[in-house]
Amino acid sequence: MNKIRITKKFGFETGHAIYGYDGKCSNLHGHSYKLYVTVIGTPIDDYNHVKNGMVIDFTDLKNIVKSEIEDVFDHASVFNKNTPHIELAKELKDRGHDVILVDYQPTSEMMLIDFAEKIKNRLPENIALHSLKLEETSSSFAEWYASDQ
Ligand SMILES: Nc1nc2c(c(=O)[nH]1)N=C([C@H](O)[C@H](O)COP(=O)(O)OP(=O)(O)OP(=O)(O)O)CN2
Repeated sequence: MNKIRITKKFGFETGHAIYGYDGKCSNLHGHSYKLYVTVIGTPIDDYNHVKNGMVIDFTDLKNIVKSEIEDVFDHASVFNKNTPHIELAKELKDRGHDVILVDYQPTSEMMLIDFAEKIKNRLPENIALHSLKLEETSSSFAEWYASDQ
């Protein structure tokens, strides 16, 4: 069994504010997030299969991550609904802005935990989520590894 890792890179522009944080990131601001999604599996070995030689079609992986994360988070702002930021979020939403309410602090770490669950739920049975990397700025990133959990 030859296990192979497949990675696809995604990007989305998202606003967030870290409520209660003791620095500039408590302000509403945005990032050009880069998300690297790595799955692992065995390439299909069947000449009659249209996906022969693939662990997962890059296009299928793209469609999963786009619909679960990229399309949802792109040009939206994320707020922790358990903080007074819920008022700000409500105001923005009422004025037609795209707002995502989450029940965690929207740090890179917590967003990755959320993304890992969303992606795992959509992967075919024979393919596992291996790791995620989320770049918040050109010098800051967080990683999630299945082997660490
Ligand atoms: N562990 C974490 N620390 C911080 C997070 C985070 O998600 N996890 N987030 C922030 C802010 O959102 C901030 O935008 C990013 O911080 P930082 O890398 O310090 O950003 P800078 O642009 O100031 O970094 P440079 O060193 O100038 O590139 C804060 N901390």
